[in-house]
Amino acid sequence: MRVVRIKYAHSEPLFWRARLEVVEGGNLEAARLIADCAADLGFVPITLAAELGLPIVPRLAIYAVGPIISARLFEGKGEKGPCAVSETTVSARVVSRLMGISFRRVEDPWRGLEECSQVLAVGDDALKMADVGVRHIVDVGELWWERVGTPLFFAVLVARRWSRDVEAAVEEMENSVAMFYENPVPVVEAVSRRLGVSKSLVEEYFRRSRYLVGPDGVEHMRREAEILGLPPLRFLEAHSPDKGLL
Ligand SMILES: C=C(O[C@@H]1C=C(C(=O)O)C=C[C@H]1O)C(=O)O
Repeated sequence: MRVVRIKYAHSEPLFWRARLEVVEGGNLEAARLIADCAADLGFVPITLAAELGLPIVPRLAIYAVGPIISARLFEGKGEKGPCAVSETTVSARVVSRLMGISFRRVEDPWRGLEECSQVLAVGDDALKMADVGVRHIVDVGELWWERVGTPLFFAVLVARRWSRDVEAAVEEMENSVAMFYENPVPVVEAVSRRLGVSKSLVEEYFRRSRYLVGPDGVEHMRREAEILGLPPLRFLEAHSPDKGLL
């Protein structure tokens, strides 16, 4: 059982205490690892889960209820017009749909700040930009919350098929999140040190990140896919921990 972890700070609470065989990748790579059968379970952007028809396990996800910090449209100093990092599909679609902005792609968001009028950055780079005080035009989680009024799912958990091993892996991650909530300090300190970002920003970031999917999660994900113009989402049936095993 190999589990895909998106390589940004947001995944830390899900994995820091999980005893799992992990393969790491960026947003786009994560979906490829599942689609190519290099992993059985893992987190992928909701856009790619929809487009590739990957079955969603609605127990865990990476989502925001309001501002998220790690997905922002920053102010640039350049003349090239709006740019987005190549790693974003979810935030780019949200900003395109809700604000009517279309983006050219940039590999390096920091260079983008020099060359483009606006830069859409996600993940650790966005956290670093926020920490050094780069001004932003919108926070993608906040934009969604204000306009749509439901949580914004960035990454969803997908599995090729259900099995006891999948169940056990999901439980490992749920336990890891529970241990994080019991005492977030070690994760906050490690992430702050690794990224060179202030502890207070990391603390705030993790207060805003959500992982456990509630009873309305499926409906909110479906609504998001509809608004973003994605193909209908597929869900794995046996995702409840107590489902008739006695
Ligand atoms: C909010 C984040 O979301 C990331 C941004 C995504 C996107 O814009 O396509 C997709 C998944 C997440 O890895 C983050 O990296 O912290």
